[in-house]
Amino acid sequence: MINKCQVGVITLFPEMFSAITDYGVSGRAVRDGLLELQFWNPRDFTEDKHRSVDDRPYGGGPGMLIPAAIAAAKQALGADTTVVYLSPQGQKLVHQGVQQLANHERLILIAGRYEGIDERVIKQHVDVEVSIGDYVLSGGELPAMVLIDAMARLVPGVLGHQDSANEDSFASGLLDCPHYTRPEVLDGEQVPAVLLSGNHDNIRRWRLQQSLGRTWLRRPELLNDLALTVEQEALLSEFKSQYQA
Ligand SMILES: CN1CCN(C(=O)c2nonc2N)CC1
Repeated sequence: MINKCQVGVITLFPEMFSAITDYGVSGRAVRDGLLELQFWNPRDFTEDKHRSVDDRPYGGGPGMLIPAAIAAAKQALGADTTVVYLSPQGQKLVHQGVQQLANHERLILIAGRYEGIDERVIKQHVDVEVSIGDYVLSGGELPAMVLIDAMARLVPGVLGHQDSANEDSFASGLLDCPHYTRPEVLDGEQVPAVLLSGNHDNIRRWRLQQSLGRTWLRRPELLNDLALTVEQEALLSEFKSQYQA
């Protein structure tokens, strides 16, 4: 388990990352020194007076700016730093993949724009290609922020106790249980009585059964990869017997 998340990002738009450095859990992780971001802008490696980055990528054009930025990032983070390229062609990002990447003390993320980066750069410099989903975005910055946010939450001390408890359902491969806040009755619907009982083991079992039931109903394929405990099997079986579509 790492004790901090150190990430170098290669991006034309470092300002976008204020969305995770200036707000919420990830912003607090930055302030607490548990998440450290550094940025390298390919535009800083251009040699023409127009600092062009979207010309045809041959003859030393933009296609070769990425390797220069990677080299600079590795000089700062270490030659052995893992290089991740965000792209729809990558392996689909799920919780286990976040955990694996979070176990690297240091990462360099390439947030591409336009048509992406030269295939030879991928072959020679990229260790792993990662996709956040089967759709095409305008750039790699949002996928990079998704990955950074998910990794940061796994660093000890980033989440408060309650949030980390909530993470358990995802860590076990299940969907999260329903959550309720005040008021006790909303539009005529009551908060489930067990949540008001103060019986912590009953509340734990109810939340686990709801996670199991929701996973069965909404994402049954996730259950195929899980070895359920005796308790989980019993709770899911009971949920199924009581379920009315
Ligand atoms: C060049 N650029 C194209 C758009 N892009 C993505 O759509 C994407 N990245 O990671 N998962 C995704 N989906 C990032 C890279």
